Amino acid sequence: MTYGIEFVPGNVNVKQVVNYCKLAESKDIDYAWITNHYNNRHCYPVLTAVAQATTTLKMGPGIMNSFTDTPAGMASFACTLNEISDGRAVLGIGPGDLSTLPKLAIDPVKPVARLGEAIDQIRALCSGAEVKKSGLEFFDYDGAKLTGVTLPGKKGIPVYVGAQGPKVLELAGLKGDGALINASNPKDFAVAIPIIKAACEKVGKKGFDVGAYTALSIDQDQKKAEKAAKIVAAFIAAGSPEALLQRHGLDLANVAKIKDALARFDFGAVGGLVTEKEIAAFTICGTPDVIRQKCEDLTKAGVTQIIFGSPLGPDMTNSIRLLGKIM
Ligand SMILES: C[C@H](OP(=O)(O)OC[C@@H](O)[C@@H](O)[C@@H](O)Cn1c2nc(=O)[nH]c(=O)c-2cc2ccc(O)cc21)C(=O)N[C@@H](CCC(=O)N[C@@H](CCC(=O)O)C(=O)O)C(=O)O
Repeated sequence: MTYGIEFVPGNVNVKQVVNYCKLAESKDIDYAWITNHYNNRHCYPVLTAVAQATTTLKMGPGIMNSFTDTPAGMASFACTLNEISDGRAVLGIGPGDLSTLPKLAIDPVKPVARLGEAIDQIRALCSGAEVKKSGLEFFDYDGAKLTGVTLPGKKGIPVYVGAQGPKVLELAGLKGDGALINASNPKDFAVAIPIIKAACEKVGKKGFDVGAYTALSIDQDQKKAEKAAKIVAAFIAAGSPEALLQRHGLDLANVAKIKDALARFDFGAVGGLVTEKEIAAFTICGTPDVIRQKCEDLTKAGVTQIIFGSPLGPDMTNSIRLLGKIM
């Protein structure tokens, strides 16, 4: 099992992310994933700062997308980060947040097909090839080639696909080295992993890294951990399709109330509406012993990398220290 940690450079600034990553590295956490949202600090400079302050931690966007950046831009960034970090760069890329992109006047047409082309072009550019026209729909480059950056060589840059839907999960198996699946509950991996496995078998792929991109809250006090997890569980529940809510046996009427309270920014009401069921469905939350058990359950479900995702807990430094003891 490998472990990762996620930071959202909106609620923490660059200096804090760097300090948390240094602490995570000292606790033998393997990967740092930095989220990418247009309204937050950009993940690229944050990752550069992390690379310059660490020596063993691998790091990358968790996740970028091919609507707000281009394959050439992502390839150039990934190779530059790889150069700065002496070979520790990874690249998390996904279909993009379909609810946010229209705010940027981007019509997220055919996100899956676009993502597939982007991954192919990124890999071709990172290999040093001159990428010629081949009749692609979105990124039909015409003689593009990376010439002014150190290329990663045979190893390439590991590409992790952020995926939840079945088509993107399949794409991850076909074209990715790993997946970052926004889920914390073994029930979701029981659905996702067979799709990925079938795709890997189709292309004869071995050693695929199944990442559980969890929402985690750890504290010595169970109640304090649950309190910190509630708002994240609420947002995930509110944004989840009905089928997913039913998979976890959630009360649809209660989730609708949570959604309304979030829309009114009535976070007090949200706290009263979120039950243990929403917390169990969408987060791993509790004392170190509880978290250890939840990680064992995810391992049994076939997960190979557990990413400790936001909020981490009421106190992030304390959380990282506690996580260092349970791995
Ligand atoms: C596109 C969408 O894929 P999805 O896997 O469900 O995507 C949901 C999220 O993963 C996506 O919004 C991510 O960008 C969210 N996300 C982040 N989003 C961000 O904006 N920033 C982040 O930092 C971020 C991190 C992150 C980490 C892990 C993770 O799993 C997701 C993360 C979907 O609807 N897929 C379906 C249907 C796709 C489909 O049919 N679409 C096309 C047709 C097919 C085609 O595209 O060619 C269409 O709409 O016309 C499917 O996979 O089956």
